[in-house]
Amino acid sequence: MRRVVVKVGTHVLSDQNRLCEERILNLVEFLVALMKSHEVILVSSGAVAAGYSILKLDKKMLHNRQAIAAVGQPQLMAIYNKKLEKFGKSGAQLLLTADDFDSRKRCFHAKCTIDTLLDNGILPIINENDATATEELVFGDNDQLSSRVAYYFGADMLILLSDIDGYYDKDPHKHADASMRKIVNTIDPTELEMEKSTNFAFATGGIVTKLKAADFLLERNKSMFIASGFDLTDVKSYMLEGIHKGGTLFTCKTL
Ligand SMILES: Nc1ncnc2c1ncn2[C@@H]1O[C@H](COP(=O)(O)OP(=O)(O)O)[C@@H](O)[C@H]1O
Ligand SMILES: N[C@@H](CCC(=O)OP(=O)(O)O)C(=O)O
Repeated sequence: MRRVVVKVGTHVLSDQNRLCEERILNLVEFLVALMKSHEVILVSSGAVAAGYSILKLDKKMLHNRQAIAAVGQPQLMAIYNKKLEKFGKSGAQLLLTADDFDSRKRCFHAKCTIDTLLDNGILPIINENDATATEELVFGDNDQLSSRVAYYFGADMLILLSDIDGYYDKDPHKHADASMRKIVNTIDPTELEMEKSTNFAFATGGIVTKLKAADFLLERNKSMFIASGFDLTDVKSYMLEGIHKGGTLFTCKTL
């Protein structure tokens, strides 16, 4: 079976400072359908958004953010497992940091854990270990973490489910005439220097971290697909029916 990593961002998972259970249920329903044809690994943000409804500290301070994430992570996992249970499935939590990928031994053990979980029909759910991710080591955004997960844990493709339905020639929230790029084969270095441009207070990524993730994967002959996480129609068409209607595919292969 082909292995695929699905990453979902904070904005998609939350609504007005709290997790949006309906959207998480739709996501889980899609993941369970995908698990019939693929080995699926989920990278999920949302710990800070979940924790903030319980612990309202100033999120700009690193230690506060870490504490909020520590409160929110078990809440996030509880919701995932509640939804997965409806489909007879279970999730497992892995919290990783950038330096886990620098250590061949730790990376090997994480991969073995994931292989065993997948062999047993469990959905691995990965987030950054915010409490130990110090300033020098932090990915800070799950876009780049998920590109490492895809590459080091043997996936062919990374799917980013975002608050935007694809990659445009300019920010579609600022330019009404922006048009979506359906297939991207190379990324120009200037594209990686755009302003951060995240569209949501709890999110840390933005379009540039998504492009950096794509750049990392394209250099290693892997693909990435960006589609909307609010409306799963495009990702379902592409992944479940093999039809590329909407969303942006980053691939080195010419189709
Ligand atoms: N060229 C672009 N194409 C698509 N989105 C862009 C572009 N430039 C800036 N953006 C912004 O990046 C946002 C996506 O990043 P972010 O809000 O961090 O998403 P997520 O929470 O899903 O990870 C979009 O909503 C959009 O406002
Ligand atoms: N580890 C953090 C991730 C924050 C983050 O990267 O958010 P996003 O840019 O929406 O993917 C959390 O769980 O809140």
